[in-house]
Amino acid sequence: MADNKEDQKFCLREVLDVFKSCLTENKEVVIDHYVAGWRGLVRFMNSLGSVFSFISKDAVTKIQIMVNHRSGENAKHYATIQSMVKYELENGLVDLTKQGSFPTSGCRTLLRLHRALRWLELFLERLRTSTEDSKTCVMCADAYNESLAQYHPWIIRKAAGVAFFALPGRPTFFEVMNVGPPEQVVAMLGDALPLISEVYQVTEELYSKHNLLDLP
Ligand SMILES: CCCCCCCCCCCCC/C=C/[C@@H](O)[C@H](COP(=O)(O)O)NC(=O)CCCCCCCCCCCCCCC
Repeated sequence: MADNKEDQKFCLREVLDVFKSCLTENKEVVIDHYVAGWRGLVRFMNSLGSVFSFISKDAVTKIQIMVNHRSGENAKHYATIQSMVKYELENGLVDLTKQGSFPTSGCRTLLRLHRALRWLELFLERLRTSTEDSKTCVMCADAYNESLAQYHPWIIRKAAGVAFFALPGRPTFFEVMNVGPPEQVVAMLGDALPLISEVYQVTEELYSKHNLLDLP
């Protein structure tokens, strides 16, 4: 039986707000909040239909890997992305050039979510500036092609392209977001985007500084 929480109508504003709480005063990214943000996004995606389940399955697997790090004996090192990078690099816990002993390293796993966050940023920006007759599937595909697609093999790109066609049109999509009338959706996106962007930028700079942007 589906648990009640899953049935509750939820508001995308609450999900995106979680990303607000990701950054500490010294601009460290709190992994618990980052993961909570993704969990909410996956719930939203699941509510759009089962055609997205191959995407949410992969996202859930990656979320679970991060949750496991956060509940394991080294949990404290996984408090922020910064502390995780330091800990895993200092202890040789990351496969840097080819896949090997650490397929579930935090650095590698988080990099996949980080790349997906760029897709989210681009997609939300397109939604924010869209007009009534804009097509969600085109906005989603454009955002994907500009970001995640370059990391995915042909077969995944193909499957993603098929899934995008199943996206509801803009009016229904906005309704499912449950934020209010379109003007409110646009305003909410305008508030949320700079924060999501900042989380992305901080992570990008950290990964770049440590040469981690191409982890296998
Ligand atoms: C609502 C529309 C949903 C469109 C989602 C667009 C993203 C498409 C991603 C397609 C990923 C397909 C699944 C497989 C991925 C993996 O191969 C690949 C590589 O992993 P590996 O290195 O371990 O092998 N994984 C990834 O790149 C991570 C993908 C994580 C995707 C998370 C997507 C969550 C989407 C949340 C949607 C929320 C929309 C809110 C908008 C208002």
